[in-house]
Amino acid sequence: MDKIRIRGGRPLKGDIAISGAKNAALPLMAAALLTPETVRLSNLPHLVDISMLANLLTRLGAELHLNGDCGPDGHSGRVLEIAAPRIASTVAPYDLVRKMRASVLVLGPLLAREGVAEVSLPGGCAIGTRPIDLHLEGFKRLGAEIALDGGYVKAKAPKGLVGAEVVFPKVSVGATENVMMAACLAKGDTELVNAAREPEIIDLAKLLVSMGAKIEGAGTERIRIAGVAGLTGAEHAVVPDRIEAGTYAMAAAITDGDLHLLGAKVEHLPAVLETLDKAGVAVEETNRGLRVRRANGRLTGTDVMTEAFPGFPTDLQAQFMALMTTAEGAAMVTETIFENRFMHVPELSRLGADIVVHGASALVRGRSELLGAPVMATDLRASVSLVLAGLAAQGETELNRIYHLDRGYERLEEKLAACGADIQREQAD
Ligand SMILES: CC(=O)N[C@H]1[C@@H](OP(=O)(O)OP(=O)(O)OC[C@H]2O[C@@H](n3ccc(=O)[nH]c3=O)[C@H](O)[C@@H]2O)O[C@H](CO)[C@@H](O)[C@@H]1O
Ligand SMILES: C=C(OP(=O)(O)O)C(=O)O
Repeated sequence: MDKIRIRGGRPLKGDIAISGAKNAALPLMAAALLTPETVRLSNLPHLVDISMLANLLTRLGAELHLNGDCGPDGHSGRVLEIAAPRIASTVAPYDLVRKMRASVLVLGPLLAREGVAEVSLPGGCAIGTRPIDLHLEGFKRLGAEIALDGGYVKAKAPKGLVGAEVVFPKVSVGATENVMMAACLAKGDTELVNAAREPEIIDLAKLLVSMGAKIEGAGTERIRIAGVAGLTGAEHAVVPDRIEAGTYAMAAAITDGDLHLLGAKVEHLPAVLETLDKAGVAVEETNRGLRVRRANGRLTGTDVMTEAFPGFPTDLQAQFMALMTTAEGAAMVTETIFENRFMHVPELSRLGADIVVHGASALVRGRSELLGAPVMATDLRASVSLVLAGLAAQGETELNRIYHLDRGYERLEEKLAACGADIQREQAD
């Protein structure tokens, strides 16, 4: 298996172009199943998760054409055209769904367009059990009949979906996206209450509106959708990845460097920028993105609690914890979204971090002298938190199981090395 080797202790300086967001691109791709016409997505990141969803869409009968690759400015110029003039299969099989939870996002579009869908239950994963009950309850409110059989969700709406009020008992990004997509082709009006407000929801609503959907309120906790009879093709550029931007902001801070994050947006990172400010990290908005460096040379231990947007994202919790291991003073990091998202703690400890976990909170006693060591991680953000710690650590860090990184970070080593990191990927024989 491939490895990444990092020799830490070098401040990162320079520009990093932020790629299109994985978590926006995946639902945008699924939305292409709602129309027989072509959907053209630009600024698509080059990631394993994107290829996996592309495989699933192909299996369902879509034709995909990928054009372009990295442009001269280091920006991804990838454009994906997806055309599904007809749906060849309404079954999303276990072998494709289990590798990537976002595959469940084909359920809403298939159900809305074909009146029937079978999608394997994705199962648990390293960060938690991650049920899909909120998605299913939402479809039921729109009139779908749902059965669980042989590990599959079997959903049908032979007479079509009918608009309704859907009140989510808990905020869910995926359930909001799935039900919003389905409601676009339902008869009549739908209102989603307690909807997720993440920038990726707004991005999906923008594409759907360019396809002819009638949606108001995306980005607020109430989304109103007036169903239409059909949707058309459209073109859309994937929104920049706020989690990638937040990760590199922390890379600048942990290495005492100075990075300009091209394309990063202040409005996507409200709680993150507030927390970084308290921790002693200066973030300046420029006409090209965000410039990040320490405000006065040192970092201060700062508490954080993960929350749905606009709160501090769970997808940046591991990276912030890595940052706090090198700060002055203690930081309490509380995870409220996923029940098992501290797998990076024992690995950060192998690098010398002082962290104690009590239930959903981790107490980080900062100012640890991090020393390189072999480490590995079991999920995407945990893996990148070890890269950050490795960049700050003295000596060599060897990161194993790096396939997680390829799910969510486009050209990670290349982007970091261009800013002065000593980082290499070693291909397995
Ligand atoms: C592809 C994608 O966009 N992934 C993101 C998405 O995941 P995802 O959409 O899976 O996350 P959700 O927002 O749905 O999950 C939030 C919480 O709700 C729970 N829940 C969710 C659905 C459901 O039917 N029942 C239920 O109980 C989950 O277990 C979790 O505790 O949002 C998460 C929270 O910001 C991010 O960490 C993921 O990176
Ligand atoms: C948890 C994540 O992704 P997914 O929902 O695709 O597992 C993530 O992006 O950190």
